[in-house]
Amino acid sequence: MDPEILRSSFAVVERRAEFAVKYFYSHLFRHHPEIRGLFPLDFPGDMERQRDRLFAALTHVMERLEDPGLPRYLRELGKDHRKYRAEPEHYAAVGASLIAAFAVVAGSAWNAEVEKAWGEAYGAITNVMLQGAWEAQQHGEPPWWDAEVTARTRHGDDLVVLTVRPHRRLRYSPGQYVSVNVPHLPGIWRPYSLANAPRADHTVDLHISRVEDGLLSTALVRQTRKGDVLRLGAPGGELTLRTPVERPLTLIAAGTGWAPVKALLEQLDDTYEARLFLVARDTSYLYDRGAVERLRARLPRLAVTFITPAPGRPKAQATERLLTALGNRAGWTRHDVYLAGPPKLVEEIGETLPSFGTPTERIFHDVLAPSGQGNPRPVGAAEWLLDRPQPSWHNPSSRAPQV
Ligand SMILES: NC(=O)C1=CN([C@@H]2O[C@H](COP(=O)(O)OP(=O)(O)OC[C@H]3O[C@@H](n4cnc5c(N)ncnc54)[C@H](O)[C@@H]3O)[C@@H](O)[C@H]2O)C=CC1
Repeated sequence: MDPEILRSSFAVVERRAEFAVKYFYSHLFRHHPEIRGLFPLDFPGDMERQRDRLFAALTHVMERLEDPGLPRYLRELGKDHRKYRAEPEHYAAVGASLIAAFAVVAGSAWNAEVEKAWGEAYGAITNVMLQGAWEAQQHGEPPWWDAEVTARTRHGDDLVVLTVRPHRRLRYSPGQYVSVNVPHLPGIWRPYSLANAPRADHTVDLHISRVEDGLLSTALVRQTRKGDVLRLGAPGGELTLRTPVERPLTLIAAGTGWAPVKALLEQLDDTYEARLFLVARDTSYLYDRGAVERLRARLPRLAVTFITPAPGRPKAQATERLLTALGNRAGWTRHDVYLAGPPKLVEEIGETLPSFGTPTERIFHDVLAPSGQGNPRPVGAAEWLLDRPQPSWHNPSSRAPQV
């Protein structure tokens, strides 16, 4: 694999990503109409996202070509793709259409050498993905787990906590996530963190915040009832506890980023020294105060700080307040830091922590499988300026628990 050739040709293709992706899908469905069933074609809005997801995944791989963690990411991706019923021949068809699309879009930047580099790279990537899928099969893992909803607590109009019982035991480490689907929305999967350490009855909790116009989150929050059966993909992610008991840790959770942080805290024993910053857009969104109090009672060395914007101020002010609070704390060179929440917040805090003294290798957050969620990708810098994407805030009302 020649990273330089791959990156420079990908940079050319990326400038016309929108066209490349359209060409790719047209080529794929024309030559392999049988593959259509694997994509959410019944939901045009989601197909748009699917298009962007493909490019997000490719960009993710391009940025990590030399990263020793890449094979692990690809194995998990392959394992997770079993839920789409992706078979080796589908991978081959996708590869042929991808290269056909890149060749058209790259124009004069495409030649035999570039084509060879892409052919080899795609082969290597899919081999690792297929290996991940094969290993999961060897371990007897199903392509997905059916999971019955056993409890449901609604918090206001736009947030729900679902307890589900998978039909077979789900093996996961606290802090990991699964992708979730409801059977009446075929092909629509979204990642949600598991909000508890493993329990004896095998149930897991999911914290779901409704995204404005979000197909799956709206179905989960508004329609899902006790007794319904959801599908869960294979657990993944690396936001797992890696701090030895003698080292202190800081956990920062915003919004439903509380879910994986709660799972991590449930794992700690009472000798751990930990500080938790819980950020919400307003006090009514601090939806799990009882659980925080129980953890506080069990962990005598846990310090909790709740952060919300000042009354009447926009929700992003909570992030400013968080930064101030973090700046006022000491000991950053000793702490491991775990972050979960809206990607922009995770990015911003992750970039600021080193200036307080936290070494970057001690900052942990998940690289969630790129979802391509949110705004459509701008075609280029000029289009971005002319058609600036709207921030994707949710728009919920009150959060009083209602069962
Ligand atoms: N493992 C992880 O990292 C997990 C991440 N999440 C993500 O967390 C988010 C939760 O959404 P909600 O509960 O509705 O939270 P939210 O939208 O109410 O945000 C809570 C707080 O995060 C900050 N924030 C939100 N968006 C921001 C932005 N663009 N820039 C800077 N700060 C921002 C603000 O301080 C806000 O008060 C989702 O995006 C979800 O995908 C959820 C679960 C696990």
